[in-house]
Amino acid sequence: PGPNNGTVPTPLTNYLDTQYFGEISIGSPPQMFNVVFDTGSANLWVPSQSCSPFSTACFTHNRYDSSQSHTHVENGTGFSINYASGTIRGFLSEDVVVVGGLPVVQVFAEATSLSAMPFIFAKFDGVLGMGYPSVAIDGITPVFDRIMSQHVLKEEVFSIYYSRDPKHSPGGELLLGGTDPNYYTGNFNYLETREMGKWEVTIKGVSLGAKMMFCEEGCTAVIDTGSSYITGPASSVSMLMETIGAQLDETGYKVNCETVKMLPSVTFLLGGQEYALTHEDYIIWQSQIEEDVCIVSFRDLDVPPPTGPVWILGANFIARYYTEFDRRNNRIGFATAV
Ligand SMILES: CCc1nc(N)nc(N)c1-c1ccc2c(c1)N(CCCOC)[C@H](c1ccccc1)CC2
Repeated sequence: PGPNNGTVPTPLTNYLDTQYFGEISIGSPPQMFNVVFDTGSANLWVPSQSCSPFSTACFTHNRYDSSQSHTHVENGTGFSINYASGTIRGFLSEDVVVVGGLPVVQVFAEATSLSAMPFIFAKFDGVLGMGYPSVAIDGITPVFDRIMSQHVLKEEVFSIYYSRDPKHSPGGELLLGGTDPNYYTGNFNYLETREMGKWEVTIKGVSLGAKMMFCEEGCTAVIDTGSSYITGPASSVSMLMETIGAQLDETGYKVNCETVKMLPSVTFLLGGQEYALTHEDYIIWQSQIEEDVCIVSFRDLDVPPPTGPVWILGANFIARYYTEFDRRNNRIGFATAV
C-alpha cells in the first residue's frame, strides 16, 4: 500500500448541491478534466478535441487532445451512452488516466457530440463511471476494476461524501480503498446489492411522516452518485408531491417557502433501517431578488423495464447518508454524514 495506507482520496467540488465532481488527468503530459464519479454508469468519457465546433456543450468544456499525448493508443471503436438526462456519442481511445495520483492504462471514450440539453448546464467536463463491469458499454473494463487489479487498495471498496453546503470545503470526497471517519458519525448499516453487478438495493417502504405510502411489497432503488435528485415512478412521486402541496412547473416541483418548516420527513426503509430525509435534506431553498424559491429535490422518472420501475437515490440522499460501495462483498453501507 502506498503513502495513504492503501486509501486514495480525491476532493470533490460541490456546485449548488446539485453537481459534484473531482479532477483526474488523462495523457502524458497530463491533461486535466473535471468528472462526476458516477455509480449509475461504468464508462469513462471526456469531450474530444475533435468534437464538432457547433457542439456548444463541447467547446465550453476541457477537451482531450490525443495528438498532445505520447502515451495515447489509437482505438476508434464507436461509442454512445444514454443517461436519464442526456446522450453522448464518440469513439474509443486508450491512454494513462490518473485518479487521486493512481495511474491506470484505461480505454475511455472521446465524446464528439454531447446533447446540448442538459450538458450545457454541466459544470464538469466528463463522467467516470464507478458501476460494475456488467453495465459497461462495449465491455470496457472500468477504472475502479483496473485499480483493484493493481492490489494497492487496503479494501476493495470506495466511499462518497457529498457536502450539503456549497461554501463547505471540500465540497465532497471520493475515497478509494476505505471510508473516511472525518465525514460520518455512528456505525454503518449494510445492504446486499439486489442484483449482482448493479449498485441497487431493495426498498421495503417509502413513508411520508408516519404514513406508509409505497413499496411495502418491496421495490428497487439505484444508489446513484451521478444523479442530483431522488427520482421515482411518476405515479408515486406525483402522489408524494401532491400530499406535501408541491406544484409541478417546467423546472420541477416547487413549494411555498412559508410551508417548508412544517413539511414531513420522507423515509426510505432499507434493510430494516429507516433513512429519513427532512425538509432540510429535500428542499433546495434558492433566495432570489423578488421572492425565495423552494425547489423539491424529487423528480418523476419512469425508467422502462427491464431496468425500471425503479427509484433513484441521488446526491441529496448521499449528502445525508455517507455511502460505502463494497465490491468485495457486493454490498452498500450507509452512515450518517457529518
Ligand atoms: C454524471 C452523469 C450522469 N449519470 C447518471 N447516472 N445519471 C445522470 N442523470 C447523469 C447526468 C447526465 C447529464 C447531466 C447531469 C447528470 N447533471 C447532474 C450532475 C450530478 O452530479 C452529482 C447535470 C444536470 C444539470 C441540470 C439538469 C439535469 C442534470 C448536468 C447534465
